[in-house]
Amino acid sequence: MSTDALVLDDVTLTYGSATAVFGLSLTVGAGEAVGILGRNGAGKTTTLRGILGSGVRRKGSIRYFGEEIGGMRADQVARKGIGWVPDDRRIYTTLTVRENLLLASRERSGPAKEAVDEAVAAVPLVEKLLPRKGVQLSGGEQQAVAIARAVVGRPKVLLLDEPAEGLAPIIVESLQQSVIELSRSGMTILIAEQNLNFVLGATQRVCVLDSGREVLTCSSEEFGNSPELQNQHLAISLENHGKRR
Ligand SMILES: Nc1ncnc2c1ncn2[C@@H]1O[C@H](COP(=O)(O)OP(=O)(O)OP(=O)(O)O)[C@@H](O)[C@H]1O
Repeated sequence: MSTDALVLDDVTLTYGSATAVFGLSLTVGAGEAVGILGRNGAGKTTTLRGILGSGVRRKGSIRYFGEEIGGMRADQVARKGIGWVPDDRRIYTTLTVRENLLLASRERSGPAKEAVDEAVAAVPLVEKLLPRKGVQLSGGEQQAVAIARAVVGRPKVLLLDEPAEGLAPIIVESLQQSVIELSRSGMTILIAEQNLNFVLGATQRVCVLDSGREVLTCSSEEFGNSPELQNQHLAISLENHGKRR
C-alpha cells in the first residue's frame, strides 16, 4: 500500500464550461496535515470537492493510498475513509447533537456509544452540547459538531472546508487544538482555509492557489516565517505581519 494518503496528479476541475482548478498536482503523505490557502475564488473548496467527487467535473488522477478514486462517486469515496466537513456544516437542526452523532455512527462498524465518546473526546467543545437541538447551536458550536460528526466515521483522511470561517477567536483556538490532536493521532488532514494562523498552527505544509493554479507549496514554517511570501500570495500587508488573527 502506498504511504501517500492522497496523490493528485494534473487534476483539472470544471463547473460546466468554467474551469476552477487547472492541472493541480499535490501529494499528501499519510498522517500529514496540509493547508490549502488562497484568496476568495482561488479554488480551495473546489479542490476538496474534486477529491470527494462532489459537484464538480474531474480530469486527471486522484489516488487514495494508491487506489484511483478520481472516477468514484462521493458516497463511494466516503466509504473508502475520506471524511468531509463542508463549510455550511449541515447539522440536522431538529435532532439533538447526540442524535446527529449517532446517525453518523451508523456508517461505521462497532458500538455507536464508543464512536460518539471518541468523537467527543476529540472535539471537547461538543460535550456540553450533546442534549441540545441543532437549531439551538451557534455557528461555532455547529462547526464543532460538524467536525465531531466526521470523526465519528473514523476517517483516514479528513477534508475540512473553512473550519474557522466567521468564528470567535476562542472557538477557533479550541477547534484548532482538536485538529492538531487528530493529526497527532495519525489522521491525514487537508484544510481549505483563509485563516492563516489556523492553518499555520495545524499543518506541516501549505499549498497556495491563485485563480485555480498552484503557485507555491512549501512548509508551513517557511510560509509562516516569510511576510514577503504572505504578502505576495495572500496580500497580507507587511505592516500587519504579526498582528493577524
Ligand atoms: N457551483 C459552482 N458553479 C460554477 N462555478 C463555481 C461553483 N462553485 C465555485 N465556482 C467558481 O469556481 C471558482 C473557485 O471557487 P472556490 O469556491 O473553489 O474558491 P475558494 O478558494 O474556496 O473561495 P472562498 O475562499 O471564497 O470560499 C470561483 O471562480 C467560483 O466562482
